[in-house]
Amino acid sequence: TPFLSGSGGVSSISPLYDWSQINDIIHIIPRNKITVKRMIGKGAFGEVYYGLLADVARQQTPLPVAIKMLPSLCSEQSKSEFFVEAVLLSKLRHPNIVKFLGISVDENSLYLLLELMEGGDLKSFVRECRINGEVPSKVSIYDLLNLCIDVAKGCEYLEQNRFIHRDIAARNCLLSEKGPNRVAKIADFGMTKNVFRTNYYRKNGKAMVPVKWMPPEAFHDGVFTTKTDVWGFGIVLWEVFTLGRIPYPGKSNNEVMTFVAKGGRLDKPDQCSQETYSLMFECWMDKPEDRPNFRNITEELIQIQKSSDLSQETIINGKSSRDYN
Ligand SMILES: CN1CCN(c2ccc(C(=O)Nc3n[nH]c4c3C=[N+](C(=O)[C@H](O)c3ccccc3)C4)cc2)CC1
Repeated sequence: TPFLSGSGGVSSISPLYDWSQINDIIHIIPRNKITVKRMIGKGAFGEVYYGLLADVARQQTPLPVAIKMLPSLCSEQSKSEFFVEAVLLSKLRHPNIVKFLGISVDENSLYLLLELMEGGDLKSFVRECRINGEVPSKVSIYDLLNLCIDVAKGCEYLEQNRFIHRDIAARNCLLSEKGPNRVAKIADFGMTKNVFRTNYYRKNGKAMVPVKWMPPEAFHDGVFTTKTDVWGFGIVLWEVFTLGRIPYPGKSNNEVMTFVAKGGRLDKPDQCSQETYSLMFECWMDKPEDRPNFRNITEELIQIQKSSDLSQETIINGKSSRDYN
């Protein structure tokens, strides 16, 4: 396949597999089965299109899919990174992980086919939930907890499979829909981590890192374990309960590294309960071994959700209705 014939880069992988073998690992989809319809998302991660995939499991109706286009002029390095990630991703199967369907390659473009998530990313969704004055927002505390439980379950699966995401953040989670049956899923496994993305920071000339989502041992010593993702998940809890605020408001990445290394932490979001706050606080324990694992986190969130009947409560102006009467 000419696209991969570039010097170095991916061709350094292909001698390991003759392409028939890699087809067993990653589903290589013929380009003529794909119809690209329209762009649905655009960010530094590249462009994502809505498209249709024909002949899936001998179905008559084509399957709606998300198509992520890797620019053909991307570096050889990112091409080979992409393939390594694709091989890993194609092994992950979980209701809270965005399904990786396969790739499509031709002489000048590389398509990533992924499960279509029509609700957009989690951060944008919770920001849209802030009310603009008149009507109470459309989500309750119960709904917010549901979103966090979905993400925690996805992280628990990654933990069980010894997969470290390294970039757990609300911006990297997607929603199946915006409506009441929404399901949150983890996406964007670093395949297209792009240096131009705003939340990343070049630390003394090294790779770009999302400092505000990272524990001290990661941004100081470059140590990444599943407990790195636990810290990031604590930040996701804070992002969800502040309805999409940027962590450490007003602080630069450098200031955050100093602040956190000295024990500084994010404050409790207004309409977040004390027990939810102590859970996110535990995710930010200095020593990784003192942080909970994702099994504990999921169980704890489910308990919190059960402990008080929150379904009646709506969030008004970023506060729970309890704060109003
Ligand atoms: C009024 N609203 C405006 C926003 N709108 C959207 C905005 C964006 C999307 C979207 O990108 N959906 C995706 N489905 N599957 C994948 C997607 C992205 N993927 C990726 O892999 C992307 O890299 C990615 C990953 C995580 C987060 C964002 C982007 C895989 C859908 C609806 C709904 C209606």
